[in-house]
Amino acid sequence: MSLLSVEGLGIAFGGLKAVDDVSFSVNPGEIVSVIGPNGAGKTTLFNMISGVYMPRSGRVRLNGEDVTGYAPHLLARRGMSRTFQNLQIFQNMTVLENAIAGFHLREKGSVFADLFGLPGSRRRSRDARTGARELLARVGLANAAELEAGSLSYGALKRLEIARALALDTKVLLLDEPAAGCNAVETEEIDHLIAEVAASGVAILLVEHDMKMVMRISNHIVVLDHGVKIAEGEPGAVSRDPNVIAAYLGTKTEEPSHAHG
Ligand SMILES: Nc1ncnc2c1ncn2[C@@H]1O[C@H](COP(=O)(O)OP(=O)(O)OP(=O)(O)O)[C@@H](O)[C@H]1O
Repeated sequence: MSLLSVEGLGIAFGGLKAVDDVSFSVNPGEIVSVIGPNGAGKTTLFNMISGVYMPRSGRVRLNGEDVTGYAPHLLARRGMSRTFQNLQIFQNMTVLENAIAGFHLREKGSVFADLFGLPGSRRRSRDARTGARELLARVGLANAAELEAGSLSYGALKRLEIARALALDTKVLLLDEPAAGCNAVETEEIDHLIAEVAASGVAILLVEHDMKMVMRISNHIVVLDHGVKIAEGEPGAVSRDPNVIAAYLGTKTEEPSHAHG
């Protein structure tokens, strides 16, 4: 069964159908990318899946369970988490503290227990610290644990954000432009990280403008234009699809095979 399944999802703003009857699914270990020209509805689709917007029609299923419109923290408890286009890192905290924050997001523990250092909370803190160190190693930041996050390169901050999203025992990871603002070397590091996370069995849904990256790492691509799914399939077939080429050429801003060199 698919881990994430989107069925006939739609929403309108005023009279504008921003996303209209879009369906697709993501399996464990699979990297699915959503692409499309500016204004195609990618962010809106992401926001409906991750509980930011309530869809007007359709369903979102997580491991078979209907989670349509569930708030982000309820989705996180069920194994779905996301990163944002703009970094959500605490710049003045250390790298380790940022990673630990990811663990606390999923806890049900009492704030009072934490304040008074009760045994349960001390154990949780210890577990979070150990888990956070493991995640930092996984994203290549083990040696940066004690540094202030603000001193990291942009690419390293992006990896830290992925580490924090993984702290939530994530089975489905939504990545909103993980390579935005990164140089070629940083993009390649993020490529490897995403591939490694997928190889561990996580289902990954990606929105990304860097077409070279999308073509390199995706197993499956969903193409939106004016809110409608106009094509889907493996990268080679999608990049040759006349409807996809026409959609990109129509906007004269991006092209599947050359965009954002
Ligand atoms: N909150 C909102 N209120 C009204 N209209 C909106 C809202 N959010 C998005 N839209 C409109 O919905 C359409 C889809 O926008 P969306 O941001 O999802 O596209 P996108 O594919 O993510 O674009 P980009 O590549 O530029 O980020 C656009 O026409 C946009 O103007």
